[in-house]
Amino acid sequence: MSVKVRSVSKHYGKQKAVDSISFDAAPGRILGFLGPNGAGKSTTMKMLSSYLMPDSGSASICGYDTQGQSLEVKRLIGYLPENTPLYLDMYVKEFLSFVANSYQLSQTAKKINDVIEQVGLQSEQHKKIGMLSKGYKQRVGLAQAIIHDPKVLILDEPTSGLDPNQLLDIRSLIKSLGTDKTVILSTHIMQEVEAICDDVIIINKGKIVADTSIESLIAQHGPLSLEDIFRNITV
Ligand SMILES: Nc1ncnc2c1ncn2[C@@H]1O[C@H](COP(=O)(O)OP(=O)(O)OP(=O)(O)O)[C@@H](O)[C@H]1O
Repeated sequence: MSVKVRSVSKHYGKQKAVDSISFDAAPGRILGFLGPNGAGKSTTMKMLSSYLMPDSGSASICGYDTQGQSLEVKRLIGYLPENTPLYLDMYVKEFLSFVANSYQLSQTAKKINDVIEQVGLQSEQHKKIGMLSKGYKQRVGLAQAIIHDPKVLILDEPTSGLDPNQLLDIRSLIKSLGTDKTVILSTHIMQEVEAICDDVIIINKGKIVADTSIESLIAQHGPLSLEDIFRNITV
């Protein structure tokens, strides 16, 4: 298992955001992280990425502890936050070069060109990030998440804001990345879960209420659609 989470909890003041959750994620599988608004998905993803420390419990990425070994963790993961903090005044290539240098990558020019092609940014590559549409900004966010070829990808609503064509492109990119990496993605789109995820975790009010493969979730709930299963589990 490349991602191990054990009894992790997080409060913001009196607000309990994540309540003693435990789960694993394995390489070569795409894990869909679902839950209603405010369920604790982004908070969990921030903790997995070492951007936020749990109040209690532990999480590790490829054996490295997210609290004690955050530098190693940040090298091993690619993280696309919900609202990607991009430098709007930078040009696309300038920003990707900045990210590549922060990882001390070699052959940066080739890696930047490769990642621009992978996420479909060729037509926008000479623009300033601030001038890009929402969908293309999202692609820049994805590019910075994968440029260092991380073993684990944590994607917080990676397809939000994409038009239907872009959505299909990015889903197939995520699917192909998921063949050898561990991918954890959050989404509110059930079609997306059925299209690309192998496993699913449903979180509600900070607690895990389902942790299984897509096939067994559907098999357990008979003829219900994923939307109906989600509604039944999270009311
Ligand atoms: N920085 C913060 N300060 C205070 N409370 C916060 C903060 N961030 C999140 N919360 C609260 O923690 C809970 C979980 O939030 P979180 O963003 O993790 O949910 P989510 O499942 O990602 O929701 P969404 O689907 O709307 O993105 C919510 O009640 C939210 O209001």
